[in-house]
Amino acid sequence: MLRNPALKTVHAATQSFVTSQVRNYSRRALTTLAAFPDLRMETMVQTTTKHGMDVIHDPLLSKGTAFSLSERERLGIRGLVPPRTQEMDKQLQRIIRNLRECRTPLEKFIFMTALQDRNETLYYRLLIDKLEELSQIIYTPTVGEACQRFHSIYRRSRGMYFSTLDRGQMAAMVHNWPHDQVDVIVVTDGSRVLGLGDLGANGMQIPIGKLSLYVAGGGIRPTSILPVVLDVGTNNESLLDDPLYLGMGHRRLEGDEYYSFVDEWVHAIQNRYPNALIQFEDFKYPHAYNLLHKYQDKICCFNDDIQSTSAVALAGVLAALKARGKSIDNLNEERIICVGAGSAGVGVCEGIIDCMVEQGKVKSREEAYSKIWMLDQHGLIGNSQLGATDGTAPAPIGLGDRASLDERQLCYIKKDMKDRMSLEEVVKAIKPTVMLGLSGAPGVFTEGAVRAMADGVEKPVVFPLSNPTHQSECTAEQAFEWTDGRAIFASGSPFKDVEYKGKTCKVNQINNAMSFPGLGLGITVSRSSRVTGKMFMETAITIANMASEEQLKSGVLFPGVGQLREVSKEVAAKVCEVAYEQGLARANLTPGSNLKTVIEESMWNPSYVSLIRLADH
Ligand SMILES: O=C([O-])CC(=O)C(=O)O
Ligand SMILES: [Mg+2]
Repeated sequence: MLRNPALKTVHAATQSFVTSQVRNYSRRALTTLAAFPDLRMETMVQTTTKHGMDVIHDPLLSKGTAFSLSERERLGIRGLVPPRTQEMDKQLQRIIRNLRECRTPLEKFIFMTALQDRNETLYYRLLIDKLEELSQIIYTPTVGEACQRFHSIYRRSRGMYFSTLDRGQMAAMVHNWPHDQVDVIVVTDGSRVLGLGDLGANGMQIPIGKLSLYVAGGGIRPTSILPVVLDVGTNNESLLDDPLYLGMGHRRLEGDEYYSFVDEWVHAIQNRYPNALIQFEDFKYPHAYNLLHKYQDKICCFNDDIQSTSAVALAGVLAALKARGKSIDNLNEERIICVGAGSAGVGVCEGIIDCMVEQGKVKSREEAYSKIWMLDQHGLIGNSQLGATDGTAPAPIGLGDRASLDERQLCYIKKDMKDRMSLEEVVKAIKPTVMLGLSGAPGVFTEGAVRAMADGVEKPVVFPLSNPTHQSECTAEQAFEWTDGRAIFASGSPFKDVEYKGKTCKVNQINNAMSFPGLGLGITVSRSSRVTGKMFMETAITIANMASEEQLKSGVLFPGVGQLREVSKEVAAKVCEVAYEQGLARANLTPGSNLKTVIEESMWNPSYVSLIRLADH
């Protein structure tokens, strides 16, 4: 009788969980196990038809120096690795020592990528163990620099590229991906990478980084993720002029050509992976919205910058209300300024509006809009008939042409205020309680504006959310200095806590990373057919309620990235519940007491499993 925990879990859990667990532990593998008496029966096993160098060079199979002697025998690699078998803890010691010798964050990025390319198990073990530190390397902010330099630091391929050369071929091309099971796809067209603008095919590092967090923070299996770039060209002149650039050397497709390109890709992907969750990432405005609206009711997809950013920003605002000793149900009492009218800015504000409407303390959606003052790169979206203020409008921030505001942005128009008022003028006029930055315009939260805000409110909520660090609307030091240490502060990219007049002022990070791994986990476990607005709203409330009273008092709004796996479990459980409530779940799970256990058990955890070679056939 086999005493394999994989089998035990299989009997204990649900169908979807079973499917994911059994994937690598086929009946055949378990039967085969009997033929290898040296294997401890408690050990998980993985089968492969590969042997020799092919095993050593496959990052999903390789254990580096950790292959046991009998494994070396079985897999035909005896003599191909140094003689001493070293367990993972020794490997980690060596890796960490080498990592510490890297001088810059970009060197660390290259080092981590090389590790991922050699040995994914070790890569994810290290990432999980040092999530707070290393998420800043493989993700925001260093990933931004890695995108800018992608064509110069390129080493080895990862993910899939679909370019204008591939039109008409995508349905066949998707079969080049080596894995039959894909749970999560992150796709970008590189048109607005973080706050860095159009980086074309260089944007590939973003899907790779996001998916590393899906695995490390959300427990998705590394074999079940697919990073994708849709290379529809770039309008970035310096990339177009650079002979080392790796993407298509033409300008971006626009209009119908663009949308039919994306459509071909969506159909191709759906054909091979009908159940995969698709995350649209870093698409510029308004494409981001148009694609979301086109596909959100047809397939299982969402836009990270619009919806996940919105969920975490809403969580931050709600937690800030608690930190001020108020109830989270009184969002309507806030006066909110949002600088940035692109996909993230509009997305965040829509999430806040939805929440106000849901709380039922505003009479109408219009009333909710009246609580938010939105500025684009020219200043307040106000009434041009009252005249435009020339004043100190923020620097151009690439949010599109002011003249072409669409109805989504025009909902925020303030008919009783002059058009294009500067941030400081708006602050003085309306005395905001919350200031959100989603502009990609560094320094746009000026000293005058933040000081004026601090004059009118005891605990000003200052959230410069643009990424990476140098695109932030203000720094943490500035926010605390200009508010005399009273700000409730969160930024999109990490900043260190600030010592101000003998007090430690807490910095929070509001990054969509707190939301998407848990969402993906919840969608995968419930096998939900769609992603819904309610899932994001519940995610926001879940995250907003995670900090203790003590933490809130000290200015901590919710757990940091270091606790991402814990956050993801909570978010996933909520997303599962909503999927069942809304009749979208297809997994045979009963929501209730064991939901969290099922979620926890379904999370992949990097550890070496015994490899067994199956004969080719
Ligand atoms: O990637 C990040 O850090 C957050 C995000 O989606 C963005 O800024 O576009
Ligand atoms: Mg993004």
